[in-house]
Amino acid sequence: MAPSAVEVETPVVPDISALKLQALSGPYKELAATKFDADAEAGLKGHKAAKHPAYLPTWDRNEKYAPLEPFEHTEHGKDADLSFPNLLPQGVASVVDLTPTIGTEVRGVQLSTLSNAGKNELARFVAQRKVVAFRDQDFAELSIEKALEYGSYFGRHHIHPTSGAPAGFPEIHVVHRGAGDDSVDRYFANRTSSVAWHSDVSYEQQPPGTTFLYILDKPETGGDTLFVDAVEAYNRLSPAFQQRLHGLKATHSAVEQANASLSRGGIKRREPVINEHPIIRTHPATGEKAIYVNPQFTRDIVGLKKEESDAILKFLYDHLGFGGDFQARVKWQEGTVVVWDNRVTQHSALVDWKNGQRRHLARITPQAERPFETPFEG
Ligand SMILES: O=C(O)CCC(=O)C(=O)O
Ligand SMILES: [Fe+2]
Repeated sequence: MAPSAVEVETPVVPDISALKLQALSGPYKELAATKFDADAEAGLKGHKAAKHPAYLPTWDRNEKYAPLEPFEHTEHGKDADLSFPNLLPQGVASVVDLTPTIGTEVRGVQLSTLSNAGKNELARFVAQRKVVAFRDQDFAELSIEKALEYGSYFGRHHIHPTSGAPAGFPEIHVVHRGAGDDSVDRYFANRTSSVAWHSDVSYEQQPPGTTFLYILDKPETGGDTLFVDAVEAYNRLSPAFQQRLHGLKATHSAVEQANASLSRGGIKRREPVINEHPIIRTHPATGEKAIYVNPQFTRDIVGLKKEESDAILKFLYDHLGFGGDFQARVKWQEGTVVVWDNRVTQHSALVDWKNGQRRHLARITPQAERPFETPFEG
């Protein structure tokens, strides 16, 4: 199916004020200079300095990586104590569910101090609750090296093919927009909405699992992140339709994201890949089944004719996107770390804050197993 918005996984335009122009050359440099100089100018003049300058995004055109190799993923969520004594100690942790099936807010525990037993519980708790917002964390104050060391427990770090990264740390995916410029208004010049549901980099052979996103600087209000529970979305389908989806695979493509990046003067760190994944995947720790197609990266259902594939994918995207009764909305606060399980959720940023305010986040994206399915159970 033609993607609903092909350009990027996260609606982020390279911010040339932070981009290292000297790293660019030839027509690329000219494009960057002509296309983005006005933004750079505004960014420099119009806004307070970044709170976390070490995390400002850079795009190094010379950085190139070989195709990703398969690796053996260890699912730590399988080893967790299901009463979560290390992650959520009684009388210490405050745990509030945002909705019945998806989303929990936790206070009173510091993620950075968790033992390995606590990290196993974190992987499992997040798989069960789909997305968890941990408040008052010190994550953004750790060195980038420490944050990456922490994240590496959960899987091999993914290096994004196109997104901005802090200089020297391609494993960090940076979300940064709106520092004193008009990029929020500009975003809506040719769009009616910023909602762009996706599961991160689902085109990889081993897409991410337990994923961390932490706030560095936030607008006064707005810029919340939406999440949808792809397990509950599966459970809501009739047994007959569930059964029809089992056994089907869909293609997921990185090609459009890479092309869109190049066309706006961005980078391509790796050659884009296309992979096939089951439409219904099983979570390795919980055994839950989830719908695993998304409008950003899924292209077609293998073995079906185009109209058939388009109709089923459109139904599934609408089902996920309009399912307000299995979605959660996370409001960022200073110190919030949001952890989600990318295998059983989709999410969307919202670009709805007041023009000119900075929104700055960092993502740590450990890859997980190759998606697999288990038989329909009725
Ligand atoms: O900016 C956000 O709220 C989410 C961005 C996003 O899609 C991501 O970091 O994976
Ligand atoms: Fe994302």
